[in-house]
Amino acid sequence: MKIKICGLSREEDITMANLYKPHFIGFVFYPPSRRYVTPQKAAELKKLLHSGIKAVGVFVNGEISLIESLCSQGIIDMVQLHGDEDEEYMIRLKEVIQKPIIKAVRVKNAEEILAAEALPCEYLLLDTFHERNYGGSGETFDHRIIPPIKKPYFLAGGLNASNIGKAGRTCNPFAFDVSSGCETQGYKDEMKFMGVVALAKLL
Ligand SMILES: O=C(O)c1ccccc1NCC(=O)[C@H](O)[C@H](O)COP(=O)(O)O
Repeated sequence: MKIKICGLSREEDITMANLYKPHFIGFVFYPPSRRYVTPQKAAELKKLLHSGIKAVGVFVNGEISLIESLCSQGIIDMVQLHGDEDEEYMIRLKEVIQKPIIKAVRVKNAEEILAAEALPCEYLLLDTFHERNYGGSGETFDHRIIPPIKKPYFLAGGLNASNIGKAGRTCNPFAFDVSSGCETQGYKDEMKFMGVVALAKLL
């Protein structure tokens, strides 16, 4: 199974990624997040990242011009829309970038997932719905409500080395997405990072 580790913000985090090689890493370009990285910091980190690992830029209702600029400079390889972006926004974005788009759905019910499948994006990302924040909450949702869908999806929300096995068996995602589950006191933790990446690759 593929795995994305989200919320990398320090040189040490990139060293872990280069050692344990998740398939994707995420840079969060959402200033209120404690995992926020500036475009300049992301550019520095991307230069250190192994070329085989895809960097995903995570945005919440972000300026299309910023996303376009990060894509054209090669700072990000994929775009994750984690806010309230609608079809019209995504069509405008697709007119200016050629990179794959992941649309996050903060899951409330099966109908919303089915509706999101029709959006102009290559992947969905199913995450826990939370009233007070957009993502990275460390909380899980009930994977049994995910309906059969054709579009490949990342499964997110409170995943860690002790629950990805069961999660993978329940809903068979394209990839896992983990952030809080490989952190200790708010920072990426090498042992947890290594454990969750190694386990995902075995599944
Ligand atoms: O990580 C954040 O701080 C964040 C903030 C705002 C929007 C999205 C954010 N993260 C997106 C991700 O892809 C996370 O990995 C995903 O929400 C799962 O996080 P966690 O439950 O902590 O594993």
